[in-house]
Amino acid sequence: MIEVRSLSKRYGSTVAVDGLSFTVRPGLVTGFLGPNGAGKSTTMRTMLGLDRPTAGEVLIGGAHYRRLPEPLRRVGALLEAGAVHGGRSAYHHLLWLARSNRIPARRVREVLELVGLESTAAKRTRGFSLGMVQRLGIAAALLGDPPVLVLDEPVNGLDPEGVLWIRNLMKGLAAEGRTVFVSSHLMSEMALTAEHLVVIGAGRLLADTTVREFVGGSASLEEAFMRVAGNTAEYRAGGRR
Ligand SMILES: Nc1ncnc2c1ncn2[C@@H]1O[C@H](COP(=O)(O)OP(=O)(O)OP(=O)(O)O)[C@@H](O)[C@H]1O
Repeated sequence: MIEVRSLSKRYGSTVAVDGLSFTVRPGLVTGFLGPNGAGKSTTMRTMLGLDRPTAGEVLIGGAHYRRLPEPLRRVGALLEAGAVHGGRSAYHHLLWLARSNRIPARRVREVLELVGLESTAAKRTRGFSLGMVQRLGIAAALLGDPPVLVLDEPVNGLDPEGVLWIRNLMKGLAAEGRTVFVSSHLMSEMALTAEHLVVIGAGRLLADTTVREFVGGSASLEEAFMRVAGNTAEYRAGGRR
């Protein structure tokens, strides 16, 4: 479970996140939806202790990320594709992460197989395609077999096969009872992947509901989003920022 409580984050005069509160529950994929610049990445970075909130807090399984012992066993994250030491092999990158969290080396082989990188495990990651880098990022997120997953735009740059793979993987992880929180600015993608939606615009909560309810009488998720965003003065103000 992830609890976001009255979270705000400012960068100078920019209000990236503005009094956001919501809870992400286990057992289903929760989509985090909003246009570019809505504050999704900032919220996710704050969840993982990479950004300090201006106000409010985020709790993961009841604790602040920074206080979690062996955090890879508590929460797996995919934030920035490409944040890998290019000179290392996929295997050594994961082994290095595993050692830092007392995760046994055999788990490295398991996650490499899980993401379909077993045959390229010995190659340096410098030559990896974006799809392979994303798969490696997912492998790192799954390394500690964590009950909570935070994935920022995991389908970005993937080919259709990769998109389908991630979609099914996320659904499978949620079906195992994990908390899966995944951001996207692609509404069509969220409609296919998520059961629940947290929708933000200009750092503020626009909706926290099931996909079914959110779409409601609208023809599509896009239309539903425009309906909610268009009715929200804060969103319009944010759009001009
Ligand atoms: N380190 C930073 N310094 C200054 N401003 C920032 C910083 N990080 C984010 N912002 C600003 O905060 C706002 C929210 O950005 P954020 O990246 O969280 O949005 P997002 O919803 O993830 O967008 P995208 O889909 O483009 O990644 C934007 O106006 C952005 O320019």
